[in-house]
Amino acid sequence: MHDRVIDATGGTPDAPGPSRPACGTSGAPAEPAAPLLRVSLPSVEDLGTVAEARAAIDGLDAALAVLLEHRAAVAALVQRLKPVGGFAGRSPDREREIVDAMAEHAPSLGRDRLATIMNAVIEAGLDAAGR
Ligand SMILES: O=C(O)C(=O)C[C@]1(C(=O)O)C=C[C@@H](O)C=C1
Repeated sequence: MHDRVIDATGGTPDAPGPSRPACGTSGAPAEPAAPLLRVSLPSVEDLGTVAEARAAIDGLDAALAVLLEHRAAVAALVQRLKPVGGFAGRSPDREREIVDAMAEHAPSLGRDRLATIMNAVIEAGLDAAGR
């Protein structure tokens, strides 16, 4: 279970990844270019009761909801920018790349379960973008 600072873009807090460019003046703490989502990742070993575990799930789900909402907005933008957007412009190759990259962060879920989850996420985003 994760219990440290993780930069899922591939960088570290000291060496930001490509989608989190450093900014600010040298010597001062770097200001992020965009808002950051902070989420507590409690260790499973530290959760002893159903109430504690459910509180942890509630925190994780709140973060997931924020991420899903933001992802849907960015995916909607892609639909407007692509020559053919929406369900008609679906790209199985791109979707495979997404799942492959995510599978590295979720070894216990595994690629097939992630593919099912991401298919639902992508379809929900396309559906919302079409309204
Ligand atoms: O990357 C794209 O081309 C998109 O349209 C975005 C997106 C996604 O939600 O990630 C949606 C549909 C495509 O099948 C692939 C990916």
